[in-house]
Amino acid sequence: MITEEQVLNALKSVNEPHLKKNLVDLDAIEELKIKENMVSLKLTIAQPGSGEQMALQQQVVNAIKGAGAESVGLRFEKMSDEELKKHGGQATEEKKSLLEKTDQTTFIAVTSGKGGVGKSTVSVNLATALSRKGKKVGIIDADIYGFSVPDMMGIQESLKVSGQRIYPVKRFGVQVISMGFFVHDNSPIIWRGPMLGKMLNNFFSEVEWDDLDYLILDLPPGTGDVALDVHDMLPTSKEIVVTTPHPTAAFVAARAGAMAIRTEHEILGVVENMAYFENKISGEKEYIFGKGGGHKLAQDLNSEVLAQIPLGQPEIDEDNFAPSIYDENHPIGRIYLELADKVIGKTE
Ligand SMILES: Nc1ncnc2c1ncn2[C@@H]1O[C@H](COP(=O)(O)OP(=O)(O)OP(=O)(O)O)[C@@H](O)[C@H]1O
Repeated sequence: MITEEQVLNALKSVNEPHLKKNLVDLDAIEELKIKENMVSLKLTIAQPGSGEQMALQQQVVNAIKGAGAESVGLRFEKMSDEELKKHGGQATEEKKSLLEKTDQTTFIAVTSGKGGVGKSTVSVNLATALSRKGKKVGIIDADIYGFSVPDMMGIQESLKVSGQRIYPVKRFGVQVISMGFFVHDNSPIIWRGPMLGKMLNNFFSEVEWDDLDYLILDLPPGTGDVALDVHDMLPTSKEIVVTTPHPTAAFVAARAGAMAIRTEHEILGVVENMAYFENKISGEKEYIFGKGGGHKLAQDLNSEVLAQIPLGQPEIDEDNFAPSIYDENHPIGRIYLELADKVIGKTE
């Protein structure tokens, strides 16, 4: 049967990955039990739960089995800050979740009553416009049923993962996290309620955001699970409701807005998208999708229309391809800059 001495000898050959000293010299063995050639161990290490732990786990098991044990059970605990310092490590500061930094970051949820009204287009262009105004901006594409932000912004790469941390992709100065980064080959996903909230929560706590003045949330349309989760999670979030100018669309959007009011979220205002088409020759506005929806919605929500965005496509820039981002000199790009100004004015 394997002896305690043999186990300790084996552990002398394994270095704690963070502190680069062997486990015995570190006093990392909190508990050691041997029963019928089965070893169970409790170790204190610098960063339990990290990729480092996974690597260490394997080394410890190999070393002890190499010394003759049949099986090895392991538990890990975090080393105290005093112990860490004693061995030349640095006390690890608990990273604050973004949710605890509401004093620094304004959360803006972009919602709509139904799909296809341009909610994602408004989200990405507002984020880009705020960044063009010198603000530090992030966007979370939480529209799990139709994540489109990476494509819209012309993002080719995926995010970087290091250990447990996730780093957003930067595009037009905007830090981007999308559900799309976590789904491969575009396979449809069925997300269940709690799973959605968990995923979103991870975006707030596990993602290594740079400082943020604004975090834009592109929510799924309607008043579903995710919208509800966000309302609960972000009590201080502000909202922009997107609608088309058709009065019926505005009526549906009012429901999304009504939830904001019920949960005491401040509504910054309404964006009326596809508001009109400007005839290039006559310069006249043609109200293809109806008229008045934005104002009706704003009235219902006791709010205001922040912008009316006409129909129009961005110009395609082959060198900097982003199919849905309007250039800052494009007439619609300028409207988004005005929208950004209004948002800044209302939130600072
Ligand atoms: N002002 C506009 N002029 C022309 N096309 C627009 C405008 N706004 C949005 N679109 C187009 O309308 C389509 C729907 O837009 P978008 O995906 O932003 O809507 P959405 O409300 O986010 O939809 P979903 O919730 O279904 O993802 C896209 O093809 C987009 O390029």
